Amino acid sequence: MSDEARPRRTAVVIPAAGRGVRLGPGAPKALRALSGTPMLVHAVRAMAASRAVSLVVVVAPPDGAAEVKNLLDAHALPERTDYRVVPGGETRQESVRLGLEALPEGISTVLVHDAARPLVPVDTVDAVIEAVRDGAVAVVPALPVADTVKEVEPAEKPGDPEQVVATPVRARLRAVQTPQGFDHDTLVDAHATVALTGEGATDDAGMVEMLGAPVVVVPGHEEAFKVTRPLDLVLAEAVLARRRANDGF
Ligand SMILES: Nc1ccn([C@@H]2O[C@H](COP(=O)(O)OP(=O)(O)OP(=O)(O)O)[C@@H](O)[C@H]2O)c(=O)n1
Ligand SMILES: C[C@](O)(CO)[C@H](O)COP(=O)(O)O
Repeated sequence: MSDEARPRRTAVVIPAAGRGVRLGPGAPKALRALSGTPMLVHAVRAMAASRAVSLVVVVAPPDGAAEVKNLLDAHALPERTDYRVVPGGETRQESVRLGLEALPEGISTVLVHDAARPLVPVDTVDAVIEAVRDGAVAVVPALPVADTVKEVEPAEKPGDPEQVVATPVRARLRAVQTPQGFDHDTLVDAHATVALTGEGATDDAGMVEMLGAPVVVVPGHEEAFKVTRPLDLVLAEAVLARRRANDGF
């Protein structure tokens, strides 16, 4: 079969192994409920809403893979989407790498999506996939930054004030979200290279940047925000209430 005739299979890795320390005490963040449904189930449904996605790999808390598998089995997910669950690691980067290792042969496009961004609309997911299929090796959805951002010199000792060292030009800054989309081999290569150097990045595109490969930006969405602190739960419930109200008309 020629490369052009080969089916272009798209899989999603969902890192969901974090504790959610910034959210405060309770169950691991991905398992906390939003409108009665675990955040992770919202995130899996958001990915499976794209008709291009054929496989979702969920990376569960290291000792929670069986619980997460039972949870997903108990919730309705589109039949066309296969899913598997693997145990995660100590860091997000390690969890994503373990998810990549669980992918079968034949995947050409991989998305990486935080379980902590449960409400991303399907149009954003599809825009990322389309940009990869159009030839980009790495794609991030992003929004302009609303606040002025300062770079600071960390305090020398606790209690000392931080000093501002620079004010980057805001018009050039973007806050990046997930899902981030990649050519499969490029992302696997980036993770392997970064693991060898011992360096890290706070997102997957950052690792591709370390390879020197180009990263393309597509418009993000305000509903793709990350549930990080307690107030984000209030916002997530409000977004879901607005969606229910809109569905009612
Ligand atoms: N060891 C880890 C740490 C994080 N994540 C996942 O990476 C995503 C983004 O991370 P973040 O929002 O920082 O989640 P937590 O690490 O859980 O949050 P915190 O830093 O507040 O503990 C989340 O879906 C989280 O579950 C992961 O799979 N494995
Ligand atoms: C990947 C990410 O969501 C992009 O904004 C972000 O970098 C994750 O950071 P976190 O501190 O692990 O939540």
